[in-house]
Amino acid sequence: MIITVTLNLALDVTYQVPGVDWDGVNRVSAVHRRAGGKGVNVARVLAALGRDVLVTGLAGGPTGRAVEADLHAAGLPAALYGIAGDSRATLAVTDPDHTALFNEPGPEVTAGELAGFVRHYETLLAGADAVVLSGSLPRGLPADTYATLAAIAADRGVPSIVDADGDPLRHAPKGRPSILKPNADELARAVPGGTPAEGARALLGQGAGAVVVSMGADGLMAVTGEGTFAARMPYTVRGNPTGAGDSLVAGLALGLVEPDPWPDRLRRAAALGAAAVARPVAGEFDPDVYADIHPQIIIT
Ligand SMILES: O=P(O)(O)OC[C@H]1O[C@](O)(CO)[C@@H](O)[C@H]1O
Repeated sequence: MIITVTLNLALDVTYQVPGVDWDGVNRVSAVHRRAGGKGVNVARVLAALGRDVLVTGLAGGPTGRAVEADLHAAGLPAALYGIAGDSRATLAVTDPDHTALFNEPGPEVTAGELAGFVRHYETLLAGADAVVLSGSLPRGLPADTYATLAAIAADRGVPSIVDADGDPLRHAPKGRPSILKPNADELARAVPGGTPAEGARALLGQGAGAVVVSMGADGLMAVTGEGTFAARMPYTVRGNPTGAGDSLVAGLALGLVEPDPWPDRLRRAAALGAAAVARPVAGEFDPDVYADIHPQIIIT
């Protein structure tokens, strides 16, 4: 079973519009409301691929209840930890050529709530083959929370992936995660002033088992103990890139439980990321796009 941890769960709202007029009234052509936050999207993709998943994270208030109800309706197994604050919403506004995201910061979480969650997480880890730690931290959580959770997993022999930004990413290598997955901008913020390969090697030197850098249409780069690999995309998929990183992380998580050679893992992850762009909402991927692009990805 793969556990996905989403400390800042969200009700993801997606507005599809023909275009945005920032000075006028915009009519929305389609609305999607569903449980989100990065780990939820990772779990949706893994479940669609037929893998056992368990969603955990912090949920509270009416929004937390709506998230939990949607997970239930989607058939995604969940063991959320209750907090007093109201979980957040995110808004993605997407037209045929652009997507803008508005992500609320999330509730304030107390030290006692975090301690309770850590005990809950330790119990869940007993049945885990891998754990995915992803997304922003809600207010009140220390910046080294992912490092702490990854270290607890590592001490129990459970491999982990961390997908984070800013200080949580900077601290993450201390927790000895199996894989860190920043995008190129996140990596540049965490390790300023070098090339992506240099930045990735720096995080590797600080304790990460491997660093996979996502570079949008330019593909992926993986700096691993076995060498450095690149995945180049044969063409650009048009659509909504929201959630493409989560689909890619799902592919990397599969590589932790079915440890194929790195080139195969990268190809699968890159294809899943691209196939997610073809879908209007985060947490889904287009199987036809996946089947088409997977064999054409160039691995070096
Ligand atoms: O935790 P954040 O970094 O704010 O990201 C959350 C958001 O990202 C997405 O997972 C897309 O990657 C959305 O579903 C949304 O919930």
